[in-house]
Amino acid sequence: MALNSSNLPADVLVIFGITGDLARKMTFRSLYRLERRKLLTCPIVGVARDGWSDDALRDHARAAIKAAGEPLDDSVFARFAARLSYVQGDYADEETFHRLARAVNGRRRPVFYLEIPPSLFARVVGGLAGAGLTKGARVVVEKPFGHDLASARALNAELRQLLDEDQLLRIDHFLGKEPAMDIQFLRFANSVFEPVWNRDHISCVQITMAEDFGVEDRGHFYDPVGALRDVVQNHLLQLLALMASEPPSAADADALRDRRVDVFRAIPDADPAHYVRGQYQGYLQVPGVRPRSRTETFVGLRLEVENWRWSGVPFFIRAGKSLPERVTEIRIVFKRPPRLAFAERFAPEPDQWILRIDPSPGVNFRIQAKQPGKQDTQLVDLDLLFAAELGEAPEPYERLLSDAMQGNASLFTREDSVEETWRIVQPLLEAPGDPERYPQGTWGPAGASKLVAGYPRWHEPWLPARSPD
Ligand SMILES: NC(=O)C1=CN([C@@H]2O[C@H](COP(=O)(O)OP(=O)(O)OC[C@H]3O[C@@H](n4cnc5c(N)ncnc54)[C@H](OP(=O)(O)O)[C@@H]3O)[C@@H](O)[C@H]2O)C=CC1
Ligand SMILES: O=C1O[C@H](COP(=O)(O)O)[C@@H](O)[C@H](O)[C@H]1O
Repeated sequence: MALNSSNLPADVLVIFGITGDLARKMTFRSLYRLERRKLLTCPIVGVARDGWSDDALRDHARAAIKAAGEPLDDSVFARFAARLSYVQGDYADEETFHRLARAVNGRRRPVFYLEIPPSLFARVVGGLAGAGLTKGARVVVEKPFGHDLASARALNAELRQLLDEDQLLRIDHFLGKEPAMDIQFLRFANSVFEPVWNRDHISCVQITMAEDFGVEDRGHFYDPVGALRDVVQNHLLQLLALMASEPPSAADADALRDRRVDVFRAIPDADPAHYVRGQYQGYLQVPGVRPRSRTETFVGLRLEVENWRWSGVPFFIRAGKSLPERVTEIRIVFKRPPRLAFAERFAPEPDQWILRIDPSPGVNFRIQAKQPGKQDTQLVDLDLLFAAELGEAPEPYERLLSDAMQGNASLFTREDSVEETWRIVQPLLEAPGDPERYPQGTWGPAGASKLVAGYPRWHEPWLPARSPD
């Protein structure tokens, strides 16, 4: 990926919120994996409120990496631990940033990773600016970026007073998933797909993100948010854009992001008449959930992409918790073939192209083949599991943190993209209504199937083969 002169590798990584949950579950493990692949080149400074010593941080890192299930090699960990140091301080206190400035003295290209509550983003960036630390820096911010269109605009405006857009890297970890990146490779590196990737050949697109677990211990976080904000405005719209975009004409970050934003601009505001909300039974008993909460744990919606490639092809999205399986897939349903004069049965199911993002990423082309001994067809799978065929891929945070340190912004969301995606879902936020209850372990409320009326039904997702018990 092309880098310009201002995008040189970081000479220090500073992590705000190093004592938090995301750091414990994800960050240490990802950084350790980068160390193992010899892709870490700079010191790492953690900043948080607790009075930890450098050694306490190292002990915490070791425990977190192990708890995340990563096999630990002592020599790799020793290299990693030697990079770690800790600065204690409250983000409300200006002195914290001066202490940090002394700790990173002489470093010219810091990357600041803000894995902290979003309400603190502006305060921390203000503190960094006040201590003279933003020049030459890049700032990575976690999700969520805003709560609706107005708050996303306000946050952009606040941060942009202190940083240029190319200094600001907004995380959407789905963009760091290897199969999401694969969409463009599969589409544009194979000349077989492009001629059929349009409204002349495709009947509809179905995107499913199903989780077979509930809100668990995240009630306080989830209840003010709900499924639409949690995974649709960000992750699933980014997948949709990758699937629907035109080929980028260059490799720089903006060329790639421009094509995704083109798709968002072509999507009219979502129509509440094509929107279904569900809540799983038992959600109200989750600690942290408000009594009589109307927050949705399931959404189904229909979007259109009004351009020459896609006009008339509905994009159906469903996402939910406490569904029967954990699976995220994009399914392209092609148009039905015409009547086959030589076959016994003349209503073959349309072909489908399925990209599974999680778990066990892969691609499956479901086509019709002749049934042996019969004048009839049946759907068969031409499938490929990426890991088995191509080897293990880096984890999303490994990829994103490495890109942030290298100065490659292509997998981070830009200001216009964030605002466009909020604009698309905004009418749904304004007309929430009561969610339909659904039993746990089912495919959501009945309304979800009405949403696709007139189009192929929701297909059972393509699931990874289960090993026999
Ligand atoms: N946890 C997860 O699975 C995911 C989280 N995220 C996002 O990551 C971000 C962090 O989430 P998470 O790790 O869960 O949050 P936590 O509440 O677990 O951690 C927040 C961190 O910020 C520190 N902090 C908060 N306020 C201050 C302050 N005033 N001064 C100094 N330090 C402070 C905390 O330190 P202290 O412990 O001292 O309070 C802690 O280190 C959020 O934006 C969240 O939306 C995104 C995806 C998944
Ligand atoms: O951002 C989020 O994503 C997770 C799902 O991500 P995955 O990579 O584990 O599939 C989701 O469970 C969570 O609610 C949401 O905040």
